[in-house]
Amino acid sequence: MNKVVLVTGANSGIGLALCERLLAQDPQVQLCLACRNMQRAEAARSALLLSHGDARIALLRLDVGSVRSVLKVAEEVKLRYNRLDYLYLNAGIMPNPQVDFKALFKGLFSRNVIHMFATAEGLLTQQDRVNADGLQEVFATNLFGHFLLVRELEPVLCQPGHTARLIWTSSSNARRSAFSLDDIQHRKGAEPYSSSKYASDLLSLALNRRYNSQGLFSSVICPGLVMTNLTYGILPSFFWTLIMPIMWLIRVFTNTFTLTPYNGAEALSWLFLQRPESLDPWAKYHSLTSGLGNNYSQPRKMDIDEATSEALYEQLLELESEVRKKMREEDEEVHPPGH
Ligand SMILES: NC(=O)C1=CN([C@@H]2O[C@H](COP(=O)(O)OP(=O)(O)OC[C@H]3O[C@@H](n4cnc5c(N)ncnc54)[C@H](OP(=O)(O)O)[C@@H]3O)[C@@H](O)[C@H]2O)C=CC1
Ligand SMILES: CC(C)=CCC[C@@H](C)[C@H]1CC[C@H]2C3=C(CC[C@]12C)[C@@]1(C)CCC(=O)[C@@H](C)[C@@H]1CC3
Repeated sequence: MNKVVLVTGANSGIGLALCERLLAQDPQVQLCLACRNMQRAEAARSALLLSHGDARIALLRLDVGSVRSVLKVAEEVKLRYNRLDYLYLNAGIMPNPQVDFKALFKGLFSRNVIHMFATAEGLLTQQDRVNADGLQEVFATNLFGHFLLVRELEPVLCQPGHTARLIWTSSSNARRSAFSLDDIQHRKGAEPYSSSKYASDLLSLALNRRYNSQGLFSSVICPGLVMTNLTYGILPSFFWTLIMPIMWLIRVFTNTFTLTPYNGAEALSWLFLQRPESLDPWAKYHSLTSGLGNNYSQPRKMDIDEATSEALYEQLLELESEVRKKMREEDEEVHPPGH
């Protein structure tokens, strides 16, 4: 049976590299690229068809940061497919990043230098904003939209006698200290990216608890440091050109500098081949690249706990019913009942 795979944020970077790798592993796979920018999505499909002429690749317009778009796309998926085997929750943003250069230079001469380069801990802040749904944009895009998508796609993911997979692109920048149950959207802090990625680690655990008995399994990966639109957006392009040789040099000393999207997609494509029952719900699967350029995946225990994960899940369910109510009210304003 051909596997049906939906990838969010598939038009560039790690998502696009994943699609290439999936087609190379299994040319029969049915890919569905769920993207916000359709021009880039078309370009991605053409690029994939160049190397895999017979591939089955569908496109869907999805702005995962918009509640309406998620609900609409989920309806479309349920119409098109009666079963979904893999849902890669990969789309992500880090808006207006600022590098703390003082911390960077201090870190360069400390014993923590490798850890700093692997996680960017203490190096990056971002400026978030409230989106049209009244949600924090980073939270809405990196976490909540994906949560809603999973909830909406439950009928095609959870089917008797069938296993399905959720695979989250998290990050080693996910940090407990950036996340708070009192502020899951990170309205007050300056590290929304780190908070949203930590929340995805917690959410994956909670999803496993709720859905494993229905044949749905969730895993989390970290792609390492990959040069993509997201990373290039952190500093001006001339800076990257200048430090690229240093980046390749650092790679000799740390296996987390995967650098290319192909390498970064290692854990995502490795998970595609694993039996879900063999995976550890407490582990984050890291894409790693050795100094000689060999790729491998490695599980590392996440700094998460069940109580926080369950409490987050409950809050997400509450928020879900609030946004659904708001959507219904908005719809009724446009089309009042009885008219
Ligand atoms: N690069 C790195 O070093 C690391 C990346 N990651 C994670 O990897 C994932 C992929 O990022 P990466 O490939 O690096 O960066 P890219 O910017 O290349 O890819 C991000 C993808 O997400 C899409 N996207 C962003 N916002 C939305 C939205 N609202 N709706 C739908 N799609 C959206 C983008 O589409 P569009 O073209 O419309 O912008 C793009 O396809 C992210 O979750 C990121 O956090 C994690 C750790 C390290
Ligand atoms: C090499 C020199 C001298 C400077 C580059 C410094 C930073 C710009 C760079 C160091 C660690 C990087 C990093 C990320 C972005 C760029 C850095 C801050 C990420 C935050 C990108 C997104 C992620 O999710 C993380 C896993 C990355 C961690 C490391």
